[in-house]
Amino acid sequence: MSTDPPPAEGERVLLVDDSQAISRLLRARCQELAGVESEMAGSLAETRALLASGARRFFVAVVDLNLPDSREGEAIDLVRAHDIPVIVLTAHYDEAIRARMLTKEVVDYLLKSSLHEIDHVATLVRRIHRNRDVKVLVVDDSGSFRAYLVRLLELHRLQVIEAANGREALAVMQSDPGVDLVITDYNMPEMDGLALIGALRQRHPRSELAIIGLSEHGTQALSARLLKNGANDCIAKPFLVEEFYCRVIQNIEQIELVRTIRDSAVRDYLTGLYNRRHFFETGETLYAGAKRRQITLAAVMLDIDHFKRVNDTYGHLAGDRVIKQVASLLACGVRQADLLGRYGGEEFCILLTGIDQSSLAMTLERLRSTVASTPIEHEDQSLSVTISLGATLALGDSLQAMINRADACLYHAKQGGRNRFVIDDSVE
Ligand SMILES: Nc1nc2c(ncn2[C@@H]2O[C@H](COP(=O)(O)OP(=O)(O)OP(=O)(O)O)[C@@H](O)[C@H]2O)c(=O)[nH]1
Repeated sequence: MSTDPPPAEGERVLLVDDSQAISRLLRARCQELAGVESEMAGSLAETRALLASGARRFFVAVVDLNLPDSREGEAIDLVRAHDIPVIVLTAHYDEAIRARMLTKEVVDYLLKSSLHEIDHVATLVRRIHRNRDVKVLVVDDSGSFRAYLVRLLELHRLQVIEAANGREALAVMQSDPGVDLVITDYNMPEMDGLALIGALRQRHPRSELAIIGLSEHGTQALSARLLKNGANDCIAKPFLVEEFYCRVIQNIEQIELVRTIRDSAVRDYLTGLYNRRHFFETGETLYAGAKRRQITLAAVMLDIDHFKRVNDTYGHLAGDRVIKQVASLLACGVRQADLLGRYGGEEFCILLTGIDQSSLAMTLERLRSTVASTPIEHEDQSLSVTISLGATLALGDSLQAMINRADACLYHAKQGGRNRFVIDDSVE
């Protein structure tokens, strides 16, 4: 949940505003902050034509409340009728506008008074974009209230799962480890909210799973108990929709922030692959398991050929682009259970588990040919690079010794002419 997922094919932001200046600014900020493309419409008529054409799919729309041909928010209704979440921009705010916006079930309504607000809108667009990877479990024995919460959350494009009481919720959490946020009522049969939160906290710390407890107005003592029992936050019912969304977003972002910090300690900033330290930490566990259970483990070292020339010819930015692209080709080319890391510079290391000599050779050949045959686009140029690989299946005395052996094979592959692999049996 910590990094922006790539947009699904064709998924864009729909910007509806008669001010081209505002739409352009928003388009630029949505691209910068959320990495998403936008499509602009200057009127209700243009919006209708764009939606009718079906040429684009939109995951969110930012709609100006007042357009020359849409004085009563008709553009909002049109976009909502296409089941697209809407963020409304308004030039001014009053209670009547707020009430109207709530009935239209919009994501939020924001004043377009300053540049700061434009950034606020783009941040909200990024939130909605990321929400499709965020899973929320709603726990309440009242079917109608649960349905209401689910509707609110789905309006923000969150994935929602339901449970009718604490016991059901625990079963869901066991079968689905991907839940990021639990919203639970207190008063429920079988297992109440307090007991549920206590049970969840035995397995999921506050920094990894956010829990919002629901209490009733006038029951401050209960709110305190929910928090003391492990809830990250509490909302008293009945609540304002705006408060609900603010708290949900804040809690999700808190969890994401912790994940980002954790990730940055174990991942390489350029490629997103594991860094060398984490590779060795996790690698030692794989190595010990292989030694103990006598299962095979292959260590692979690989290096981009003549990489210095790429930097010298096309510049360091192009070099970085090449490293990133090779990293993502490698990530796609190994299995989930394998361990891939950036060793340093243009060198990568892989530990492959449960593999024999012939499948190791096939894997190395596949990685080599994939990199060699995939062009890398950089500023109107198409570059191509090759890699050399060295590998060993000999467990030896330590992981470091295995890596050294693989590195010696890599050296032989380079000596042999590059764009090839060497497995240590062939050099001994
Ligand atoms: N752009 C970029 N360059 C890097 C990075 N890390 C290391 N390099 C460069 O990678 C180059 C590695 O060059 P060498 O070790 O001489 O190897 P090579 O040119 O790939 O030649 P062979 O390995 O013998 O095929 C050096 O020029 C480093 O400055 C990085 O993160 N980004």
